[in-house]
Amino acid sequence: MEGVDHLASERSRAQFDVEEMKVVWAGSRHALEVSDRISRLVASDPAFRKDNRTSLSRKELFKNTLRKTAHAWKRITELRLSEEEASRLRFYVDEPAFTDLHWGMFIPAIKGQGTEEQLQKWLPLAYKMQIIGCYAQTELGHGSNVQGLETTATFDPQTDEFIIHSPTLTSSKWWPGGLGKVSTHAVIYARLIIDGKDYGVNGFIVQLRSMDDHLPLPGITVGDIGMKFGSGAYNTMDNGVLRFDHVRIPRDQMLMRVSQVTREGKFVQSNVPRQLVYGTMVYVRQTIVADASCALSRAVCIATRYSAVRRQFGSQNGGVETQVIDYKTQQSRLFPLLASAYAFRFVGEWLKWLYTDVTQRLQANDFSTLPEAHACTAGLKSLTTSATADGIEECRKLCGGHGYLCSSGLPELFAVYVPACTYEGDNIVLLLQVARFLMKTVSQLGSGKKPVGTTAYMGRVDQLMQCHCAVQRAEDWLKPSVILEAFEARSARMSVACAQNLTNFANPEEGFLELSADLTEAAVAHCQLIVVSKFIEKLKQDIPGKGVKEQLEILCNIYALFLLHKHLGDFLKTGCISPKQASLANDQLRSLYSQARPNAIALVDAFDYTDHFLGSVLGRYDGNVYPKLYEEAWKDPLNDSVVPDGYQEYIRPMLKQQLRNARL
Ligand SMILES: CC/C=C\C/C=C\C/C=C\C/C=C\CCCCC(=O)SCCNC(=O)CCNC(=O)[C@H](O)C(C)(C)COP(=O)(O)OP(=O)(O)OC[C@H]1O[C@@H](n2cnc3c(N)ncnc32)[C@H](O)[C@@H]1OP(=O)(O)O
Ligand SMILES: Cc1cc2nc3c(=O)[nH]c(=O)nc-3n(C[C@H](O)[C@H](O)[C@H](O)COP(=O)(O)OP(=O)(O)OC[C@H]3O[C@@H](n4cnc5c(N)ncnc54)[C@H](O)[C@@H]3O)c2cc1C
Repeated sequence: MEGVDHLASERSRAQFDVEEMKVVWAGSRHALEVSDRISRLVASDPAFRKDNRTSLSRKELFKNTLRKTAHAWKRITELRLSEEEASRLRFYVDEPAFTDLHWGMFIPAIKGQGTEEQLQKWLPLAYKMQIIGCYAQTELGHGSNVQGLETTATFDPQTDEFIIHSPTLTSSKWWPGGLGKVSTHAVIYARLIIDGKDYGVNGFIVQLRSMDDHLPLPGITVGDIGMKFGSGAYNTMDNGVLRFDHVRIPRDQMLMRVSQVTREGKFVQSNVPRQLVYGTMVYVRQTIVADASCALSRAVCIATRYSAVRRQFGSQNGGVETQVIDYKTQQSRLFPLLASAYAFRFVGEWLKWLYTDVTQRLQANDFSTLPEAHACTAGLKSLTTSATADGIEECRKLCGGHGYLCSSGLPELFAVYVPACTYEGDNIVLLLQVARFLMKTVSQLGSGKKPVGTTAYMGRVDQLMQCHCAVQRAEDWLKPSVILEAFEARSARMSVACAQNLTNFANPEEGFLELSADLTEAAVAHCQLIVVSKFIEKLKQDIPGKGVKEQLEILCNIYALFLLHKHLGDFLKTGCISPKQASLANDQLRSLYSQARPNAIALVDAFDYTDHFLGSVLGRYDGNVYPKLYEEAWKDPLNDSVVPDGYQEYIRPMLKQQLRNARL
């Protein structure tokens, strides 16, 4: 029934002010106003339709993306949208495109690694999209091992130029988004060679295509690397391959904030740490954490609404069947994901603050917090993207068979999202970076150097190695101090155990390789502690609105106790809690699911997603699922004709053959 809200009774059960929760989710009243206005603007513009994406060929899909990005840019300029509004518009258009890399990596790379003069020259062009750029770091042979990149940038003092060259097949740039067909320019990463000496990997701005006819400039070979996972999905993006044959660029196109090459060919290292060459990755990893909460909340919104609509079993005497959301198994799979979406939102907010803080410190030549910023962005990127990718797939299963239909929105969401576990740093490689940071922290404990920030708890290592969890009744698990102590003790004990095991190896690097699986588990424990503690910190703030804080407390406890349940082996093995306390935590978790149940629909309404953005028949706001599923099926191109194309060639002869055989 059109116009009827099938989820109205669910909404009327909510025990909190949804409008105020929307403000909490958006981050501020202003952010909510902008998001709400821009999402509706996109939803109401037919040029941003996306319901036919999965049935287009690659070429059609790509051209469609070009059309949408051009239309988006037209609207941004016509309406004179601010940077914030423009970025919301691109987000709600919801189609991976070269613009993600132009705004998300090319511009930040120049901003972070360019000198003042370079910013003044390149940024105005990039902001007006008079040039389009990408971030070309990864090569065919090396992605994770950035120090292993092979592209060379050799200084020629005769002409005051760098010669950019791809000496081997494996040195071909491979993967950069926006490179294949669109970018006119790239920030490329190459080994700096001066007078035969290798000064390591640095960034350079290189023009790739003519500004007149878009043809590759002399010495440049460039193209798309081919179809990727899933129909539609990330195939809107032109991930590319790029080779250089002795391409010359002026010396002032090396990004020179971190290191400089003088006219005489002298290499000068600034007083900033060399790791700032990796700065763009820190920035993007931080944005990816915030993005994880968006992708997960979207899947959770679909699965929650559909779970309230879907009924199976349980009817007596012809009465209505049970809503699947009322099954405890459904709740125990769905509600931790709902809680995770909120948890990732808040840790993403905090990470943004941390990134802003470290950036300000760097400007004042204070580099002390850079290692922590690197460890936090790397670790949280890994934790949140892995959980989100798994969570989207779980949401698909929570929707039963219909979740497998493209019209559920979930297959495409998964296909677009899953590379987040790999790009911007493979998740295991990033956890190993966190583990190194933790081992360094533990090794310095006796030196009098006090750990700060997210490792401050390690300063209480003696107490954490011995403490006993105080839980006696299930409700004791609702105390934030109890939860924090259990997570801190688990993390500290796992890190200390790894550090002790490492001392059994004569060569620490060999030990690190041998113990790397344990080390990644210690890193996960540390990162989960950060997420739990930032959720708890958020709840110390003044949060207005009837019942809003209470709901967030329920979600925070679900998130923490779900993790405790999932990683029970860690908690028991390290002796942080007893089996009896584990069982009480489980009892409490069940009770929390019951408390979340009446609020579930309102908690996903608080994400404020339009039906256009969700792109899901199952997740429709009005819950009118079945008629729309039925309607959608008939729109499939296969249903354009009643008898399929191919009947005469293949089906008919087969049937006739069977008939002949039967007669013989
Ligand atoms: C559709 C998407 C939608 C939304 C996303 C939202 C927004 C994002 C916008 C656009 C994104 C869109 C699409 C995705 C695009 C993806 C783009 C890419 O993938 S770009 C390529 C990324 N590549 C990587 O991430 C490579 C991974 N490898 C590395 O980072 C490093 O090499 C390493 C593995 C971390 C380190 O290698 P190594 O062991 O060799 O160590 P080093 O000797 O290099 O390091 C020594 C020293 O430095 C510290 N360190 C390392 N990295 C950093 C850093 N980034 N910052 C600060 N410090 C760093 C390291 O800890 C060591 O410290 P020490 O122990 O000496 O104190
Ligand atoms: C969709 C997509 C978009 C991308 N966009 C860009 C872009 O715009 N620009 C760009 O420059 N790059 C881009 N990339 C490349 C991306 O950053 C790399 O693929 C990523 O960093 C992983 O590196 P790799 O491919 O070399 O993986 P590998 O390092 O080869 O990983 C293969 C396996 O080896 C394991 N492994 C590797 N090293 C270690 C180790 N030290 N210890 C234990 N295990 C290890 C990994 O865990 C993984 O299981 C993109 C990739 C994808 C998929």
